[in-house]
Amino acid sequence: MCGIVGIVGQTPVSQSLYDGLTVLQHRGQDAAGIVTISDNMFRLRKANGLVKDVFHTRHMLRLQGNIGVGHVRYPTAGTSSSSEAQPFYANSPFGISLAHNGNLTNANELKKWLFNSAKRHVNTTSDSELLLNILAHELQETEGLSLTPDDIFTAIENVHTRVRGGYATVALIIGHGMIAFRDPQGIRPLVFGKRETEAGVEYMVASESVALDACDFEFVRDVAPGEAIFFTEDGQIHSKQCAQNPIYSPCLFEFVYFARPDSTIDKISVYQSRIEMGKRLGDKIAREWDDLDIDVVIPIPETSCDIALEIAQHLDIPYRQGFVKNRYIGRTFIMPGQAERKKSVRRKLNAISSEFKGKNVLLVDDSIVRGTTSEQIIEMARQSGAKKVYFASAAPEVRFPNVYGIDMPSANELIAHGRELDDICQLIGADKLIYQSIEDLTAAVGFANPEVKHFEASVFTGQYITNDIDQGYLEKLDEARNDESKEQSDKNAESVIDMHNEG
Ligand SMILES: O=P(O)(O)OC[C@H]1O[C@H](OP(=O)(O)OP(=O)(O)O)[C@H](O)[C@@H]1O
Ligand SMILES: NC(=O)CC[C@H](N)C(=O)O
Ligand SMILES: [Mg+2]
Repeated sequence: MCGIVGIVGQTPVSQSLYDGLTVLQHRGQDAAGIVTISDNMFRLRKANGLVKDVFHTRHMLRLQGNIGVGHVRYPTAGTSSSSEAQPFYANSPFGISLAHNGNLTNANELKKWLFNSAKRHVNTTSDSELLLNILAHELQETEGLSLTPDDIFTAIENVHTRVRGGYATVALIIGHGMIAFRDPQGIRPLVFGKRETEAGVEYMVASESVALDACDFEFVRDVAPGEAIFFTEDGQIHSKQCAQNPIYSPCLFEFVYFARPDSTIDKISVYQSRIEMGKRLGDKIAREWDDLDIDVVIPIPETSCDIALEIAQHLDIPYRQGFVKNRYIGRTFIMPGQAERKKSVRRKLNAISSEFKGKNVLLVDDSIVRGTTSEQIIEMARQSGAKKVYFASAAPEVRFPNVYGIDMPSANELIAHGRELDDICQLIGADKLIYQSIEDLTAAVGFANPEVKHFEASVFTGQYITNDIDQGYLEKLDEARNDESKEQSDKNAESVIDMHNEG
């Protein structure tokens, strides 16, 4: 999951873009980038690393201009090379720079089509650079020397017909302004807000509303699935539904894990949805474990804390923070390789033995994906003297790969793939295990916005909303993106031509 931001301002924007990216850091820890426009030229800084490490004062001073976009990356396609950090740049038409959150499912076809039919070469393995070139091609097709809002909307209508998958996108066009658009299913989130300044009105687009809060922008609304919004440089705004059959289907996993609790996505508070997950899972535990002998409920920090507190209150059992999180270690699930993820759990979490000694503990996590966290945490609980270790997951069994912007390419690495409850319970070493049902999870998230009748939930159900994913596709994806292949393609990317980006 990546994070994107974009601002059309009346005053310099680099500091607000930086601040916005900092609060979206939880969506991508591998690379960060900002592009601004000043004197009709793009200014770029992008590199691998966290926001605070990528941008130094000298970079911020160079990122001049009142309009810009930014990105934090968690790779789901291509390599981890800095040449695939975002935003990307295309020189024609006009000069375009684009940042993308999501993952395209027809990237191979698009690459062939771009070369053979549009005569465009893309020099990286990034799907986002393909998206940029498809957009550039469609903008190039318009008549005349300038772009009208209608030209832009026609181009995006054509992008929607060519591209499949998840794509929340923000792009700058030199001499024109900024465009923001969301895939026709609205799989990945995108919001926009505005702020009145003495110099005039300014607009900001971001993956999550928390970025608007951090930069003092007032939330206006979500970008609708399939919709495109064009913000002109002088602060006018035009919008249009550009998809033929938009179907509101936001990703359920955003609410379970990815998004910050203080964000609102598609009119649903992430925090409220997690409270509701806790209520429903608490009910299920009370129903199914009638011989309940739990002494204490303990969350696995950080994402599950709100859920676990609600379960404890619901069951009327004490809640304790039995694990201390090292605040200097990032999220383990979005780290690039399994070896690093495994090492990080121990570096990140440590037990307070007194909370475990002689007790039957219920550990709560938002999800079990590869089982990296749960297995080690249960062992830690036992080493700290727990009598019995029960485990509850606020999401159902994650059994299928994700192809829309979460890097879970390989079914075999998912602990619940092809396994039933008892096997999983045994593998992670718990005494008892319980999962939330998909019905309860969907209701927990969906109750707040009846407009959303469907969620993208393929990791739980194996049903892919874009209707283009079959077993053959998943096998190829696995081959291309398992940990070993990723290591190899990262090596191959070392000599790829990069845009000039002085250190
Ligand atoms: O089964 P796994 O493959 O281990 O994946 C699931 C775990 O990973 C995530 O935590 P993460 O450490 O990434 O972030 P958090 O601090 O926000 O909980 C998630 O919250 C689970 O704890
Ligand atoms: N997590 C994301 O949104 C990734 C965006 C894009 N597919 C990349 O790998 O850079
Ligand atoms: Mg976690």
